[in-house]
Amino acid sequence: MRELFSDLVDEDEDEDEDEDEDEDEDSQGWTMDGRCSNKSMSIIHCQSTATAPPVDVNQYDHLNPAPPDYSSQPFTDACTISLASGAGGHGCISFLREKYVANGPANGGDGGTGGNVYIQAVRGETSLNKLSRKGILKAERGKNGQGSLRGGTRGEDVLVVVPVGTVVRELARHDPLAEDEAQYKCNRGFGRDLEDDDGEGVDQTRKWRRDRWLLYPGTLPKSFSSADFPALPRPRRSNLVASQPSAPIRLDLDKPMDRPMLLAAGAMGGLGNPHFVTKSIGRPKFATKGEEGIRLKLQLELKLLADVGLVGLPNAGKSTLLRALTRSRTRVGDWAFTTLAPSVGTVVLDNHTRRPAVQNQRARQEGREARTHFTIADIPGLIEDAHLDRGLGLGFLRHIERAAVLAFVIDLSAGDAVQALKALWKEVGEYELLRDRDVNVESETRLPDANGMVPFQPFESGDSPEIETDPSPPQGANGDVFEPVQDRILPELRLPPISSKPWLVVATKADLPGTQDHFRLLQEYLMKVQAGGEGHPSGKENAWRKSLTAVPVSAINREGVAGIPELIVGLLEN
Ligand SMILES: Nc1nc2c(ncn2[C@@H]2O[C@H](COP(=O)(O)OP(=O)(O)OP(=O)(O)O)[C@@H](O)[C@H]2O)c(=O)[nH]1
Ligand SMILES: [Mg+2]
Repeated sequence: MRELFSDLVDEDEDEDEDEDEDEDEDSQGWTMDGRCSNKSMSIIHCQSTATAPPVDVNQYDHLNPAPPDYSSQPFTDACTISLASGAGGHGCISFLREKYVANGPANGGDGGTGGNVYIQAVRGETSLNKLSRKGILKAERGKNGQGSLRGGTRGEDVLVVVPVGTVVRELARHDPLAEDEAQYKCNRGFGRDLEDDDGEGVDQTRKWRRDRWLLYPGTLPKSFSSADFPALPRPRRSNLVASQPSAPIRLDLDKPMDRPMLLAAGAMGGLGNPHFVTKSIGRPKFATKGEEGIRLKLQLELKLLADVGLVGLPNAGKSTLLRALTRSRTRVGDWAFTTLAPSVGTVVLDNHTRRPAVQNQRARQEGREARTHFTIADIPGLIEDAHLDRGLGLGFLRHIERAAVLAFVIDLSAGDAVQALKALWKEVGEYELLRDRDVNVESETRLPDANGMVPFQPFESGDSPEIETDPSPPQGANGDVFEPVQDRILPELRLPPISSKPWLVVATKADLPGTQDHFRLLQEYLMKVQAGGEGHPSGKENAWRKSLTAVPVSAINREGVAGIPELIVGLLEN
């Protein structure tokens, strides 16, 4: 039904073959909304427009669509965001006052706790675009305490929703409480009497200490310098801190999470004036301010999680193949770099009958449930020397590095297919080199040397080398509800070598004349590689070469594609 609707619109836009969408829509009287979000509305519109041309429904082709037949959503697969947990509310200075009690006891409430920051990976989210536009996310501050011992309410939490497959790395952290705690330890209590000492350092400490206090409303600012404050209580942290991941945060959110995971707990509120009642000060006219929240700078990187990754040169026919195998609507065009953002399609094997169309012998023997679907990721095309940042570069290969199977899509009409396959493997190898270099930079250069020194890193000041080298799991997390996710802290992102993955070749455009020879040479080459007569195209010794297959297809005519799901399931399961 949906196809039919999009068909009606596509047909209409086909008429004047104008690539400029806006102009196209104006001249036809279509609205963007009508086309993209509410197809049925566009049909009503079509019927009511006298000048609308007649529509031939049969001309629409899912595999060879007209250029405007795509829905492009902004896609971001890496971004940096800043998060801040909520500050605590201030304590209250108040006294009981009622009939016959003119000067009652202190009854100021404590400040509320600040909001927490959580993260959750969910299905349905496909891009980090929204987060990258927000940039900064702050949890709400706790409310101030009030009279009659009423505590302030908690601040609102913030939930960072990310797509499944996001890798989170901490770049920088500012924890004001850590500084306070250090100072507390150093002074053995902020309020220790430092009056006897004289000198500038002491004055600075006192000044800093006084910033933490609130005085009774109406008190003149100069009273701050003359007021006699008691010992400032020990800096307090919320109990939730125990379930925070240890610093630096490194998470691999590769599964949908049924509940959010805490990233930064809100700060504690200040103490109301009843906390400071002593024998000598019966009616304290001061309370403490709430603590400051933690600020984090995180790097988010989305690595799509698909079972199969399509790798091919631009214009090879990857997107057409994805369309032929799935109901994907990725853009197809007769020019290089039609696809600019990765997309994932799902191949449904059971046709919703709960009886898998593709029977897997091994799964049946092992008593496992047969696979009902698998996913395929289509990424922008690679060109030769993409590792030198030609074309769109190698960055998009990160989306297929987690795929279990690689499908190399080779255009048989574009010349030597063997050469094309070797060129693709070369780029994949280069990507792997770059990736490993990155991992080494992260994991090795920060290890302290024999003298306990850590090499200087000018552009990554936020990373704490001391903490980076600590691979132990977070303390106090045992038995906590978030434990399963916390366990997935990334000590080092070590992925298996790409050449060890099972792979196959899909030779497309086999319907075009003169492609048979190219396919024959390709098949001969693969047979030689499998037999060990030729080196693996990746150049690696222990690369996968169990059963190398090349499938000739004409994706545009949906010919030869029927056997691909079975082949892929075989590679995925075995
Ligand atoms: N004759 C023929 N043409 C095909 C076949 N598959 C794809 N094409 C055409 O090849 C062109 C490129 O197809 P795409 O699917 O956009 O290629 P792509 O690999 O996704 O290209 P990029 O996204 O730019 O990397 C389109 O004009 C398709 O119609 C095929 O099997 N036979
Ligand atoms: Mg494409």
